[in-house]
Amino acid sequence: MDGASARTVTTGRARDGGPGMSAEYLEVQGLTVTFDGFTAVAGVDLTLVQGDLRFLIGPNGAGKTTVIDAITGLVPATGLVAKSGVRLLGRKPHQIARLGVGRTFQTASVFEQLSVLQNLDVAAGAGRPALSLLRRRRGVLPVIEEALDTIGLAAHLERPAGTLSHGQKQWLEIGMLLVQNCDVLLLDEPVAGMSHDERERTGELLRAVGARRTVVVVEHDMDFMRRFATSVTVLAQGRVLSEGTVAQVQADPAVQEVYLGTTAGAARPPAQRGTREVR
Ligand SMILES: Nc1ncnc2c1ncn2[C@@H]1O[C@H](COP(=O)(O)OP(=O)(O)OP(=O)(O)O)[C@@H](O)[C@H]1O
Repeated sequence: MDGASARTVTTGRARDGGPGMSAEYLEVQGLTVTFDGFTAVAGVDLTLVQGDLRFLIGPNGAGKTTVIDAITGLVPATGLVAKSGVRLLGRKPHQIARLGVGRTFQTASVFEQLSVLQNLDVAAGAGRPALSLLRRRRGVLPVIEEALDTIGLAAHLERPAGTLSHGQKQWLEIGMLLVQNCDVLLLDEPVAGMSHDERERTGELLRAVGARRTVVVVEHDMDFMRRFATSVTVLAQGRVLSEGTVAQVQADPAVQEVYLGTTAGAARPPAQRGTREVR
């Protein structure tokens, strides 16, 4: 698939294995999540193709994290989620991970006492029997070497993960998804709390990782979104409010209204947590 078509936001229904459709894609149709009668995600549709660096934005409580939780099997959901035609809903989180759909959390969840290399080794062995994990591998697996280069931590492989900077921990987590052969990566606020330099490096990393995979980034940082998104989905109150390129969603009055409360003639509401401008 060329870069231009990879950047296209496909909102129609993909047919499994249909002509022109990438082998690696995630199709979400009518995704709905209810907590004790409260509908947090209400019929969300998403089509994600290989090479897409899709940002999922929206005010606090819009349902962004819950969409990721539902796709990765952490919360029960209805609707359809399929990766390359394989249905995911109803499967356990580890089964979904083995199908190549991985995620990170807002707080990095690396093993702090283990070295960078050990963290990657454990992740690479996620499908191996427990006993074989106890045996020390001879040498560094090629897949780990490649991941170390990609995430820029090759010089730190013996360092305990707990001593890494916040940004480096996030990169290690992304590396752990790479060595698990995830080709759909769902990242929850990966640059929160990072320095400007770390954000830039993370954006470049996501570009490199996303070139041959599908990456979804839940993010509040609008500068970061503008700089690196190839496409954007805006959620509000559990629904897709807008979708398109950065320019398209920025120009969408519905998006402006959600972020700014700018209905014609209406006073701007008091600042709310997470209602940041999309400009
Ligand atoms: N386990 C849960 N039980 C009950 N309600 C929940 C649960 N998880 C999320 N919610 C509610 O679902 C809604 C969507 O939450 P979610 O965390 O997905 O939003 P979000 O868009 O990711 O917000 P933020 O940007 O603040 O992280 C919120 O109203 C939240 O309070």
